[in-house]
Amino acid sequence: MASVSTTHLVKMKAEGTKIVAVTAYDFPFARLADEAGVDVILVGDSLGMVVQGQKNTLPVTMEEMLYHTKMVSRGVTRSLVVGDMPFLSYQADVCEAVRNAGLFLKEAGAAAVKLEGGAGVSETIRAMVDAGIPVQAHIGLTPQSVHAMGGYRIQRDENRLVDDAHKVAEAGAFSIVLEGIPAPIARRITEEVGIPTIGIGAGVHCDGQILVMHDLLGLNLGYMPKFTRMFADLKGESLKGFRAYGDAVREGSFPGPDHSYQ
Ligand SMILES: Nc1nc(=O)c2c([nH]1)NC[C@@H]1CN(c3ccc(C(=O)N[C@@H](CCC(=O)O)C(=O)O)cc3)CN21
Ligand SMILES: CC(C)C(=O)C(=O)O
Ligand SMILES: [Mg+2]
Repeated sequence: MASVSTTHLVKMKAEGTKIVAVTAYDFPFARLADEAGVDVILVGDSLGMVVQGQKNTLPVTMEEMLYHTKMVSRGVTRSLVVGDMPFLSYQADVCEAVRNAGLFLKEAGAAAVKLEGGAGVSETIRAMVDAGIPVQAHIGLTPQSVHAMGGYRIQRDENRLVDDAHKVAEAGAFSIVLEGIPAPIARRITEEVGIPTIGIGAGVHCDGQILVMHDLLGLNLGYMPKFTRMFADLKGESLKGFRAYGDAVREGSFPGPDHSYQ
């Protein structure tokens, strides 16, 4: 299978082929997602919550994002790798934003970056695109604005959401993540904009879907948003494995002769 490009995703929208996206944060899981035929692997700043155990995504740094993106890139042969720009790496000024975005491509092997925001970041998106950096936008429930939103709230201002979608598309984004918005609004945006929409908590009419890996594999030990679904139980499997290993050590059945040197 040929590797996935940003233009390939636009073609998938035109053909009505659903785009499958997932987050991953390290080499083994990136390799498995790639092997399973996932189209887009996002190295999400959600790693702050599901990998680092922090209470939100705000503390995640550029250095950490580049480290995880490098690990993911090494595991991928086909999927499009997108680096998620962390809080404060693109908000303060456009020049710094372009420089930080470029590092994902220059140092970490990503093919594109994602950033949160609509009309307010359209100038930043334009500058990145002008620099040759493909940008995925992210509107609706934007977790880096958790304090401004007063929590992780579903976003329902249709006029604002539709305007944000058009503004980021006009600025040159190759795709938009729609997070935590009513399905009818996501459907309208998907029909109105020329670029593919990737939904999470945005209904079935988006051009594709994304989920946080730890949620879909059953590795999320904290709060599960209503919009996620567990497709496997790696928490249960992991507990089984750790307990079986512990039992074997305690009863002396591991290591056996096959795992020992005479
Ligand atoms: N494990 C995980 N999964 C995610 O999808 C995810 C993260 N972490 N971390 C970053 C953000 C935060 N996300 C969240 C977290 C909580 C809700 C939540 O509590 N939503 C309420 C909706 C409340 C309303 O109706 O406004 C819900 O009931 O689902 C939503 C998205 C999505 N992202
Ligand atoms: C859930 C996706 C869209 C994300 O931004 C992340 O994982 O950080
Ligand atoms: Mg994110």
